[in-house]
Amino acid sequence: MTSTTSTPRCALRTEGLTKDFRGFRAVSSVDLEVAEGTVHALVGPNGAGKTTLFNLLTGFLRPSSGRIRVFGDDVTGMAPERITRHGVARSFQITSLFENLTPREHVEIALQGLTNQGLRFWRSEKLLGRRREEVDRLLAEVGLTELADRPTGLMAYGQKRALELALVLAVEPKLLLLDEPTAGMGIEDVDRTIELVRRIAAGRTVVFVDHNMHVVGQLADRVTVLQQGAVLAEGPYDEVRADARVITAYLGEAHSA
Ligand SMILES: Nc1ncnc2c1ncn2[C@@H]1O[C@H](COP(=O)(O)OP(=O)(O)OP(=O)(O)O)[C@@H](O)[C@H]1O
Repeated sequence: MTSTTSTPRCALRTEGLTKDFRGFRAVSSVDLEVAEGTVHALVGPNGAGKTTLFNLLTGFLRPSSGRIRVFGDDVTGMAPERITRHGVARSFQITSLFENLTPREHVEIALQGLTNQGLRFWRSEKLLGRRREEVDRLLAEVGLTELADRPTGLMAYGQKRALELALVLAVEPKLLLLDEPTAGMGIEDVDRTIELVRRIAAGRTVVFVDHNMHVVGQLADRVTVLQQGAVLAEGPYDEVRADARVITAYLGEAHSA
């Protein structure tokens, strides 16, 4: 058998991406390249522009200038639902679950929202069976099979965050954007989440923001460091964390804290 090496496709590319808020430049001419199938971390001191960049990538904000391409398609200026159709899904920092509903019900609602089957769906036993399998598969993927039928309000924080990942996976994303997947977690949940993200990253491309450098080191193939809206450094974790400019940026933050 002959093996061929081909350059991986670019899942995400930004060119000169810029966002101004009434004269304040929150994201400044960012060129980002994320190869398909990789895990890419966005880090930087508070206020560096990470959330604004996520909002631009997912259509929650319109760029002031620059372009965004997803798997080669130009999605600049598209609304969030249109960007979703290009295979992009996003998780949020804040949990937004219904305490009285079970994980199964959450996933069912997420899946139903994706189709226009409405009531017709309930009349078809075959579709219903297929839907049940899909719900079970998503809950198993995030390790919530055992808790599928208990009220979400009774679950631990880390389990709620895992359920949110299942809801993100329901849209069958090719590019996942995770906003601080380990925020507010204790060490055990952080380690479980690292494993979970690693699992769900298989066959997908993941871009995530996290302040926890242990998480970044464990998960990221490449890291982009932002400072004052601009890219300060980019590369593999070990290179980036040894970069004198990055150390200075973080020391500066520690000083002002
Ligand atoms: N809607 C807005 N209007 C004006 N300024 C904004 C707006 N949103 C963000 N900013 C400013 O843009 C800068 C970048 O903010 P952003 O939230 O993107 O940073 P961040 O890197 O995500 O920070 P953190 O790590 O604290 O979440 C900050 O100075 C912030 O005050």
